[in-house]
Amino acid sequence: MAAIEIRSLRKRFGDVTALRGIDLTVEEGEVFGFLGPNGAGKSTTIDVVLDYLRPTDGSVSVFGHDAQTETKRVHERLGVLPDAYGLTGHLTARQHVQFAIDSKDADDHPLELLDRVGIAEAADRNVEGFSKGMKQRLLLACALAGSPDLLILDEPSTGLDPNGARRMREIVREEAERGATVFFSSHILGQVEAVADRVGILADGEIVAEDHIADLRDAVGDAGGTLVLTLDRAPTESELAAVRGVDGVSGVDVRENAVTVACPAERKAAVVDAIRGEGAVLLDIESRQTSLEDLFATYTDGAEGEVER
Ligand SMILES: Nc1ncnc2c1ncn2[C@@H]1O[C@H](COP(=O)(O)OP(=O)(O)OP(=O)(O)O)[C@@H](O)[C@H]1O
Repeated sequence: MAAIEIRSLRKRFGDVTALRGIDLTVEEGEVFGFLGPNGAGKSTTIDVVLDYLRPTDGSVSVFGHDAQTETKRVHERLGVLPDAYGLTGHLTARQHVQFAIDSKDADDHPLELLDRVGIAEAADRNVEGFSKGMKQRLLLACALAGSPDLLILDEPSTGLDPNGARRMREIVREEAERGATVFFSSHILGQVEAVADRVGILADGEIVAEDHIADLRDAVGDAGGTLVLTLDRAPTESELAAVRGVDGVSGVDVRENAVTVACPAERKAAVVDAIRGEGAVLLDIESRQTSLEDLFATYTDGAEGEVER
């Protein structure tokens, strides 16, 4: 059974159409990265899944339960890190986590959850003095209470320092390993690439891509990326001719001692052999893949800002 099934989901806010009939399936047990530029409709989608917002049209189910009519059953299985803080300044971190534990009828220890997110030493401080990153860590600890079957994390890396962001990724993987499904939105592409099994890309209220990252790479016609070879001197014509002659090479660019070659991944070794065969001495070999950032730009076509109409 799918963890989340979204069908023909539309959402209008007055004359603004935030979602234009999206379909999306998140399978049980996967880590799904939900990507899109500002204003694409990520938070709106999440808010409909959580029944914080009602759709204009379409349906959402979570583990087979309708998100609008079986909200309680859905929420019993969820851990949520919202995009806006729902913290109360005069309560301590421990009290917040205890509240989350109680609301799930769970028996976790607050300190253990706070330790997991790296703020155990601040357990008894009021959250009004917390930094942005500490609040984000606390919200994650609350989301983890009761070992939910589905974690929904809206922009989880907001405000986190590099260590916090790494911890967040580790926790996502740990949760997936115990069998949880993780659905998280982000525009920090490196975060998504490092941790997601599949991604969905939303632009202007429409899903423009939904796939494994490797398959998205293939789909934009770049199965291999590029190879940058650094020689001990500028390449000779015969060396360049040998590289151009390798099957699959689609482009060769020379900048002083560096030769950049566009070719499929499985032809990279042949390119290295070819240039060495002509007597070149290689000081460095760098293999680059299309990054998720490149893919994102391809699919969203630089889309930015508010949805019109
Ligand atoms: N309550 C609302 N009233 C009117 N328009 C809204 C409302 N909530 C969202 N929108 C509009 O819907 C569109 C999608 O917004 P949403 O917050 O879902 O995008 P997002 O992908 O989460 O963006 P971001 O990455 O900036 O958080 C935007 O055009 C936004 O202005």
